[in-house]
Amino acid sequence: MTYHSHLDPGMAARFGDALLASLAPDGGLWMPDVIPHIPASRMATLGAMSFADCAAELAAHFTDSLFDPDALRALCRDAYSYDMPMVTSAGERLDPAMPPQSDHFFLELFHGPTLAFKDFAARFMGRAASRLMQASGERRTILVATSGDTGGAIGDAFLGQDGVDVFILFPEGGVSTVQEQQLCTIGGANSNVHTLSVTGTFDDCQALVKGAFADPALSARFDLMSANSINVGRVIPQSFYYVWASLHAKAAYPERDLVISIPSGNLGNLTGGLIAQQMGAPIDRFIVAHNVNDPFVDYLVVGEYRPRPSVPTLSNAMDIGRPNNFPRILSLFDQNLEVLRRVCWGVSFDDDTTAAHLRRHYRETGYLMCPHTTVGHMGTLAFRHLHPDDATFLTVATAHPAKFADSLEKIIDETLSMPERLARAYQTEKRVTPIEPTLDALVGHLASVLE
Ligand SMILES: N[C@@H](CCOP(=O)(O)O)C(=O)O
Repeated sequence: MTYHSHLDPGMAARFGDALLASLAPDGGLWMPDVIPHIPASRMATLGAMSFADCAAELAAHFTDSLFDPDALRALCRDAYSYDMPMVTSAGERLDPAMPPQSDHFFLELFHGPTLAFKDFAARFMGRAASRLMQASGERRTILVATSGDTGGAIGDAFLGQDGVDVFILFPEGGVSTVQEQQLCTIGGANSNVHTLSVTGTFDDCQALVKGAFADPALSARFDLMSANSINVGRVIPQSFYYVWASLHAKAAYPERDLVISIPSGNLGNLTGGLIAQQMGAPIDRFIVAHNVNDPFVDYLVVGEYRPRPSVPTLSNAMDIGRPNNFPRILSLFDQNLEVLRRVCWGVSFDDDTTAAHLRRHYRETGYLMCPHTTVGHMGTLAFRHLHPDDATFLTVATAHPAKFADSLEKIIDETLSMPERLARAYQTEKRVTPIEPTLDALVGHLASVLE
């Protein structure tokens, strides 16, 4: 398996180089040359494995012979030591042997250490990058722009790792209070994780990171690596849970189509789902559910892509006006909008609708969703209304609701209890450096910490 730049198919790299370099030398996004197709018979055996072992088998297709099978299995078992349930609003768990009578499940991806789906990719990436760096003796400065969840997951995954410093850039006032507390308390005073609050939006943070990578001298000076989903090493592991979850859902309801609703922002999670589908995972359609920051929905509906400045919403992790993975999605579909439309259905919702649905669903069922999951769930309902055929729906539940306690408590008029992992963040003093959204400010800060 080799990778090429989405801007130049002739520019090639192996997985290890693509992961550690993050972007191609021409600034393009690394893409796998082919998406490996896994025959249905092999898929069936993957579905019978634990998620960790299934992930290791899938990872082998993308990582060439960099890791031997035992090493990959050990890596994935270590990374994925937590649960990934599919549950109904009543809390019944999908078990292919005894499926509950339901057509809708939440695919809860938030049971990892930082309580968001980003842990899945961050933990694979962290372990894979660490082995590669140990082998080559290289070091890296990781830059990660976050609108709430990625930064915490990456900080946690690389915490204490030799030869690595992580710089998390978040938009000041653009993440929830709990997320901010989490982002600013990773590790103790001498930790290798450094947090910067940027006076700007997430798009400004993302532009800063990309600006740093666009300067080869800067990249070389600090050995920069990106841990955002511009890095193919972040996107590939985001396909693993779609393969495993779809095999389980299909085993429970073999006669029904499978439709997955993904709350979306930077489109990395959708890209992971599309890769899974192209590998042969039994997924019929994706609902791509956005808040009002929805240039991808415009593209699906009108055929024109117009990135624009993001606006703040309740579902802050999706406040992205220029999604990073848009070119990857076009590339996966050979720029063919009609084919893309057959697979992806886009829809967006404003905050009032989101808050009202979150409250109503909680009162009626007792199941509390985070605002992002709520957007995904409304997407499921809207799609099902238009396509009342027999299907199983999975709504991706991206983050634990307690990460958004500040807004949720107002919406449901109740106090939420904090899971232990979040409560711990409140026992640690915040460490954060404010910076202006300029490359000079970022470079100045990197130099003051690293040189
Ligand atoms: N929604 C993300 C933004 C970063 O996007 P990614 O696709 O690079 O992970 C977040 O929560 O930080």
